[in-house]
Amino acid sequence: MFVNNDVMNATTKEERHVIQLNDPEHPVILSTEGLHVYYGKKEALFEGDLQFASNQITALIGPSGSGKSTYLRSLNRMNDRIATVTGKIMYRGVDINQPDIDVYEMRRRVGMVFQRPNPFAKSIYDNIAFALRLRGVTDRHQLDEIVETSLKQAALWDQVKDDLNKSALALSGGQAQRLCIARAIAIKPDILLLDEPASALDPVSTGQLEDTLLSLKAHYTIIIVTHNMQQAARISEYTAFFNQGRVLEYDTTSHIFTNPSVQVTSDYVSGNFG
Ligand SMILES: Nc1ncnc2c1ncn2[C@@H]1O[C@H](COP(=O)(O)OP(=O)(O)OP(=O)(O)O)[C@@H](O)[C@H]1O
Repeated sequence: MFVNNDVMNATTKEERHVIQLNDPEHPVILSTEGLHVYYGKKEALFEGDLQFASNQITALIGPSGSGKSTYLRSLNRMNDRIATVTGKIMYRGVDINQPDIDVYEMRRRVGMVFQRPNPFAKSIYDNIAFALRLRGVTDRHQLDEIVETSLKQAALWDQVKDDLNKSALALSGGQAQRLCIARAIAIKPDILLLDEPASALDPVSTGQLEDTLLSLKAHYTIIIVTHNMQQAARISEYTAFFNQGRVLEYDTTSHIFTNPSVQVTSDYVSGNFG
């Protein structure tokens, strides 16, 4: 992993430590610059400059209310109606936080999977085909192919291939969450945002979901909010630690969990607060 330890906007190294990425194998695909998020007059996020490496997993960790979901939801403009988001969100060189951006098209490239699995009350097949049809894909063979590929990538195909016409509401929680991932990847995004996707799952389903994410990073850039420290350590290359509306530390996951530069990070990852 190639990183240089430049510190951006640091007051002292012990207070804030944010690396800049420089890995030619995994160039930066998304970054935020000067991002501020306000709910009414309340500023929920005020220091959130981060870069994300392509085809890598980045974990966002931090105590409850520190701004992780606020940050994640801003990345594909899910906060547009509830918050004011200022600053730049650069995706492949384009600021997608500009008013003239086609948000619908942008969300095709920057997809989101939510905390609770939320399959539609439709068949397993139609959960995936729905968004494709909306986007003009009507050829049955093409739909069949994309449904199969998406379910395979989400590691669900073997379990559901004979039940594609059954209701998605009959799936287990873990299966339903992987269906939601299949649904998100069917429209071929670049980036997958996941907000605590395993919080409603049992340990076995959580393990399966983590394996799925590890295999998906070959095709997608993954940014995941998690409260589970072990999960962040198991699956991510980079970790950002949020505290009180700021990113206090951003570094390789191994650095964050073995030798963090900021005392508050150290206290958090060792379970002293949060
Ligand atoms: N829709 C909203 N309206 C007003 N305030 C909000 C809203 N959503 C979040 N907040 C506030 O913004 C701050 C950051 O919340 P956020 O949900 O981003 O934190 P978080 O780190 O994701 O927390 P958690 O881990 O508990 O999900 C909190 O003070 C929260 O109360």
